Amino acid sequence: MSDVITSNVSAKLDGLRQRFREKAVHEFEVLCSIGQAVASQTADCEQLAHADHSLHRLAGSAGTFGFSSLGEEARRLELLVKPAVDLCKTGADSGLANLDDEMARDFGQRLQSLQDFLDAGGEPTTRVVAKPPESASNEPLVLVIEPDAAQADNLVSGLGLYGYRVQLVEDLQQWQAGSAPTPPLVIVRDQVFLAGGGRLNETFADLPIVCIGATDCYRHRYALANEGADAFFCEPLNLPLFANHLDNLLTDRADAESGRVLIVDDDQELMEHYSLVLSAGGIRVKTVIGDPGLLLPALSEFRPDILLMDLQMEDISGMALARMLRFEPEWLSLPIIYLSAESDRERQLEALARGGDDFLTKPLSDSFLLRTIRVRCYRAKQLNNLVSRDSMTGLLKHSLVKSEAASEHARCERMGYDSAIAMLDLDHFKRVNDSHGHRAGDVVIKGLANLLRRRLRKTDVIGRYGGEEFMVVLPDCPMGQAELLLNDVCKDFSKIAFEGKSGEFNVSLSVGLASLASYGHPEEAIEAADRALYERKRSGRNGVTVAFQ
Ligand SMILES: Nc1nc2c(ncn2[C@@H]2O[C@H](COP(=O)(O)OP(=O)(O)OP(=O)(O)O)[C@@H](O)[C@H]2O)c(=O)[nH]1
Repeated sequence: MSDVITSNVSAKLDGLRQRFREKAVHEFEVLCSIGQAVASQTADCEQLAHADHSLHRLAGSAGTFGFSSLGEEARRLELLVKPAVDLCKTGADSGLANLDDEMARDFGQRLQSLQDFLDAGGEPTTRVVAKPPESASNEPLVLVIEPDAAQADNLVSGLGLYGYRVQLVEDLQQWQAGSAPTPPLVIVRDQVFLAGGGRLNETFADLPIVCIGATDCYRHRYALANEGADAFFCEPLNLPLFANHLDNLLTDRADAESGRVLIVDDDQELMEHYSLVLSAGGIRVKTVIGDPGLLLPALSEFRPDILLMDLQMEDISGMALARMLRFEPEWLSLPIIYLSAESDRERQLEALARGGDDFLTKPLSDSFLLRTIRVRCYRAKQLNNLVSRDSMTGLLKHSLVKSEAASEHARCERMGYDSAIAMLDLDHFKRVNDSHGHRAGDVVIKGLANLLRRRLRKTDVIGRYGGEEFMVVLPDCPMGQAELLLNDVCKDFSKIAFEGKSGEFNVSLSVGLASLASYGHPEEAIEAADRALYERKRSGRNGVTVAFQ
């Protein structure tokens, strides 16, 4: 990964810093006149409240734009004026009664001097770590480091069946000589890994490294783990289990690097800054500014992993918004993180007691923001997966895949395109269990789930409908194209060799396919796909039958 974000994002961040500067200059003119009034003991409650609000915002935002000293001074002045503002709230004519002459003069002069901090220039901004561009393909590129040509051929063809593209090299030097993109996962012969003495870890920092080898004992496994390997598989490889493990490693990594965040703030520049930084780091971001009435529709449409919300936005309280969201059962478990310049632990705790889950105190560095949000999104996804995903396959559960089918049906009507819906069922699966054992049967089910994940697009929906039955929804996909694709899936699946009690075996797959747009109701399309599946089973299994209306 690179430590430099793209020049395009960098230029946009510089533009935001410039906008912050310009706004701050305007703000200082107002603060300067309030400073004069404070120094001469003539400031009223309205002016003090304005100064408090303004200083609070500067304290929270200046650091983000590279003016930490300005932010720190604003924070100190905010703490000085706060008691006076609180006194005003009790109805006192002027909160200045709380400041003695000398303090008032000092406070007034310091307000007038804020511009000096801006003129000092600020510190150079640090830039976040960018995420390498994602491959449009759903077939991950796996780097295999294998000096033995015959073993290498076996791996390439075996992994190819599961939809992995393999880049093969004999040793690390050969890879470094090439100019290929960095793969998301490395498979390496154990002896090559150990001989490299940690060089692989340095070269592929953060990437999962999976070792394969013929020796299996405690000392060997310990040595591999000690050098930083993430997994070890002993030969002969059980390919379905191996592919399943690779898939889990990749899904875990993808979960850790992606996420969806909805940001609610009233500071345009700050929000744009966060949004740019998070997007550059691979997080998908949506923002809501100005009208909090847009929050609920934005949540329903965007379905974020976490909500990042300012604690106080003009006259809108983030705490009240959080409580309001919790009225809806749908948003009860949505993690809400307050983003605030509030450093008082008591007030933070009060906010957490009112519907929030955590606090990020402004200002915060770009890399801290990105790292925290990544970890938070990852945790939120893991919890969400527990609820919505089938634990054996990681695919959507029955009710969720059905509701996705219904949403896609509605989209077909809105957008005027056709989408495919298919029911998939393993053939003679009872026999598989009876002959090879239930555990081998489970490996077959996971094998199909992995193959589907690899072969279908990221936008396709895959669910485990029942025991050995699956449902897939292929958005914006004409019937002919869907039939070709699913026929390929059937062919590849039937070639996979599984291992059971009675030796190697293959399993075939039957598919019933229907067009979502051709039916008035999603349930009718599901029934049609089901009938087509039944027809396929009757007429010989192992392939695809398209439903006729
Ligand atoms: N190993 C394993 N077996 C399962 C699981 N869920 C369902 N099954 C088995 O899948 C088998 C399905 O059998 P049937 O519905 O008779 O169908 P089939 O033998 O696949 O025959 P056809 O569908 O007609 O080709 C049953 O024996 C179930 O016990 C699971 O999670 N793991």
